[in-house]
Formats: sequence, structure tokens, C-alpha cells
Amino acid sequence: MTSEQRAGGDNHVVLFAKRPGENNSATVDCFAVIPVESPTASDVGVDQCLIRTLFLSVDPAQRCRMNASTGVDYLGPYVIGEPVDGMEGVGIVEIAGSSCSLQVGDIVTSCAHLWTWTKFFVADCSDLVKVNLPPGFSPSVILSAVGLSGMTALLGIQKRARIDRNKPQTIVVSGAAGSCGSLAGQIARIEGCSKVIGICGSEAKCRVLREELGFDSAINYRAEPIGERLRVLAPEGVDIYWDNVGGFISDAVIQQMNENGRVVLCGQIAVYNTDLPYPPPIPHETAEMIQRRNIIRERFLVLTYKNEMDEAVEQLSRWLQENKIKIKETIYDGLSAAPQAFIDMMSGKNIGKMLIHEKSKGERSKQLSTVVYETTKYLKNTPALVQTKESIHQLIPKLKPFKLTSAELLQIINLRPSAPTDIQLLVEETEERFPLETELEELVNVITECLPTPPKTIE
Ligand SMILES: NC(=O)C1=CN([C@@H]2O[C@H](COP(=O)(O)OP(=O)(O)OC[C@H]3O[C@@H](n4cnc5c(N)ncnc54)[C@H](OP(=O)(O)O)[C@@H]3O)[C@@H](O)[C@H]2O)C=CC1
Ligand SMILES: CCCCCC(=O)/C=C/[C@H]1[C@H](O)CC(=O)[C@@H]1CCCCCCC(=O)O
Repeated sequence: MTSEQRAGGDNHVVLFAKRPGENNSATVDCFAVIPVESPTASDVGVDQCLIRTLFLSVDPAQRCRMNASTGVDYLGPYVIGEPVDGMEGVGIVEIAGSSCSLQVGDIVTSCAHLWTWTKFFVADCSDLVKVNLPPGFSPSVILSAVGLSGMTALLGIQKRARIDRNKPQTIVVSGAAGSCGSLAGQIARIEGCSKVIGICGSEAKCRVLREELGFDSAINYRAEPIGERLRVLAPEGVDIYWDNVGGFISDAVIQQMNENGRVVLCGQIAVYNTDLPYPPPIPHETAEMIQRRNIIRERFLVLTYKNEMDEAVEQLSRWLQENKIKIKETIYDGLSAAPQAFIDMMSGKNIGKMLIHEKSKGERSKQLSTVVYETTKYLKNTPALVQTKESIHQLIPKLKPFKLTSAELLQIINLRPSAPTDIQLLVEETEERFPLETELEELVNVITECLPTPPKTIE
């Protein structure tokens, strides 16, 4: 047993607390992060193991599970008061039962099985897959490159895009700076597309697509007219459309598609905050275009290809090691940040895969030591160098009448402003809050009387 478990661990679980309402975005109070007992060795059966979560996957399909009905038969709704489970996770074996093929220290994932949003849990060994991490890579790549996102991108392209290597082919990817989209664009290029155009929700994301991930061009759908931009960027027309989003973006792309084009219907995130079934109905003009141009628009579900997943994982790991695919990750720290991570992923704050990293106690104290070291190093070059506990204790009550915020107080203690103009740099709206010049002077006097004068080199 590790020291973490002997100490009872610091286990938490994320519960599903309330439904957002079928036509609303999720909010933080839809979840509750609560402390729970950690399982111990006596809870682990012979063919089971105790897992410590390292990374959790944050997925759009979870929003559909927050409705009373998901609208699909392969995925059930979350139950209020029950733990939230994600689509995938990566963990480390801390205790292995005597008949379990896994060993302590093995890194494992939950290929095509759900993973509860908790730190320590007991799992059947048969529900876990041992991971052979490519050398030098973090276990997070299991979720961001070779897990469901990577497999979705690879199998979606191979099974539905029908890329013809002998002809120039243009693909448009929506949700292009996200997890599946960023990989689908790169894989489409490897598999023979001559032009790759991404659609996403910010300029920063457009830059990543063009400058880091090898997309030929990118459209920010929040700022640019999609149809107009596509007519300029792809005057030859669009052969393949990787559809992650649905809604007006997809309607605009489909209008630019060529005869016999292919739409890979991967997801429809634009409607996940609604009660529409999956996939949602499409407007008449879009349906008409699909029919007129003989476009194949087929729904794609990665789980259909369970028996091809091992091969897909091998291919993705090879490309990763050969630097043929690049991955992007947005990582939030710990289970307590999980609700916000989900909300932020749904509103587009992620670039690449949205992940939660549950750090070990060792990693946490190392992180804390770094923060303490860096802060001390910084403060050594400020007037804080010569301040004492006593002088600070003397100052704080004397500053009370000035009604400063905690942040302002901290800045004053660290920087010991010695002139009214210095105060104006640290304190918001000084003119409104201290209309009399004498008030600012009085504040400066209190500070300089209580806090010692710093050495000349620092002043
Ligand atoms: N068919 C399958 O087997 C699978 C399907 N999927 C689907 O793939 C899609 C992408 O999933 P994943 O890669 O995990 O998530 P992403 O990493 O792409 O994250 C979601 C992104 O969607 C974008 N987005 C959110 N709301 C909207 C909107 N209203 N219109 C347009 N874009 C929006 C945001 O980026 P932006 O800033 O660009 O708006 C956000 O970053 C989802 O639809 C998901 O359901 C995922 C896994 C398997
Ligand atoms: C609910 C609408 C979602 C639409 C598209 C989507 O995002 C699909 C995602 C699935 C994808 O195939 C990979 C997944 O993990 C998603 C859901 C699969 C549920 C698997 C449940 C497995 C289990 O019960 O252990």
C-alpha cells in the first residue's frame, strides 16, 4: 500500500447534483464535489484492483447525459445524486488482487468503458487495459491522442471520408481546434487530403490550426461569414466535411460541397444544450442540397468499431512517436475543478483535449514548493525583503479605515508605496475613494511609519 492510502487518501467524488434544464447550458451547481472514504486493500477482490486516477476525459456527450433522456440508446442519462462518470480515464494500479493480470504501478485505461470522476476506486481487472506509454510521453496522451478522440478521428476518416488519394481533395473540419477535430484534420492530411480547412471559435484557435497543426487555413465562425470565406479559401468546392457541431456552421459548409461529397457526422455539439434528439433534424435547404448533390451524410460512432480499436491505437502511437500528429491539451487541476472544466469545454475554452489532472500528494507538494520558491525569489527584490511579522501586524489595523481590498492590502505590504502617486498605481479608483488629497497622504504616512525603509538598491 502507498503512504497515500495508509493515510486514508484524500478521496473525492463528483456527484451529479441537478439537471441544467433541457434548453440550458450546464452550470457549476449541476455538480457537487464531495469528500469520500478511500477504498482499502480489504475492499479489493482477487480479480480486482485499486486504481488511483491520473487523468480524466471531459466530453461533450456528457451534456446529453445531463438531460432526463440522452436521445440515444447507447448512452444512459446521469442519475441525480449519483457519481458522474466520464467517457474515459487513465490511472495507476495501487493494489492488485491475486488473480489479476495487472501489476502495481501499471498505467491503465478504460477502453470503451466509463470512468467514475473520483480519485481512488476499485475496478474489475477485466474492465481495464494496460497501457504501454510511448517513451517520453505523459499518460495524458492516452486520452488526448490514442484513446477515444484519436480513434474517433482515425476510424471516422478511414470509414467515412472515402479520401481519393489520386485526386486533389478538400476537407473542412468544424470544431477543428478541439480534441477530435484537431486530430481529424491532421489525419485527413496524412490519408491524402490536399487541402485542410478548419472552423473554430477564436482567432487564437485559428492561429494554432494554421501555425502548429498544419491546416491550410482556418475560419473563426464567431467573426467571419462561413459561406463567403469558403468560396474564397476553397473555390474548387468541399469534398469532405467532418461535422462536429451541426447548426448554422454545418448548413453553411454543406452549401459549398461538391457532387458526391461526404459528410462525416461525428457530433452535433451546437444542439447538446437542447432537448433535440440525436442527430437533430436539419433545415430543408440543407437536406435539399444533400439530395441534389448526391452527398453521403452518414452517422459515425466510434464504438461500432470496437474490434478495430487495437490496430487504431497502434497506428496513432506510431504517428505520435514519429511526430506526424501533434496533440494539444487543456488541463485543469484536480477533481474540484472538474465542473468548471466541463462548462469551459462546452463554451470553447479548450484547445485540444480538455482533461482533468488528479495529482499525487508528491506532485502537489512539489508544485507548492515551486510556488514558494518563485514567490520568495521575487519578494527578495522588493521592499518586502526587510519587513517583519511585527511591522505587518502593526500596519493592518491602522489601514482598516481606508477600506482597502485584500489584494490592495497585499500589494501595499509587498511594495511599501511611499508617495501618493505610488498608491494610485496599486489602488483602484483612488480619486473616487479618496477625494481629499490629505487622505492619500495620510495613507502614505501610515504605511511608511509602520513598514521599515527598504535598502537603497531596492527602492
Ligand atoms: N461519434 C463519435 O463516436 C464521437 C463523437 N464525438 C463528438 O465530437 C465532437 C467533438 O468532441 P470533442 O473533440 O471531445 O470536444 P472538443 O474538444 O471539440 O470540445 C468541444 C468544442 O466544441 C466547440 N463548440 C461548443 N459549442 C459550440 C457551438 N454551439 N457551435 C460550434 N462549436 C461549438 C467549442 O470550440 P469552439 O471554440 O470552436 O466553439 C469546444 O471547444 C462532439 O460533437 C462530440 O459529441 C466525440 C467522441 C466520439
Ligand atoms: C449523446 C449524443 C452523443 C453524440 C455523439 C457522441 O459524442 C458520441 C460519443 C460516444 C463515442 O462513441 C465515444 C463515447 O465514449 C461516447 C459515448 C459512448 C458510451 C459508451 C458507454 C460505455 C459503457 O457503458 O461502458
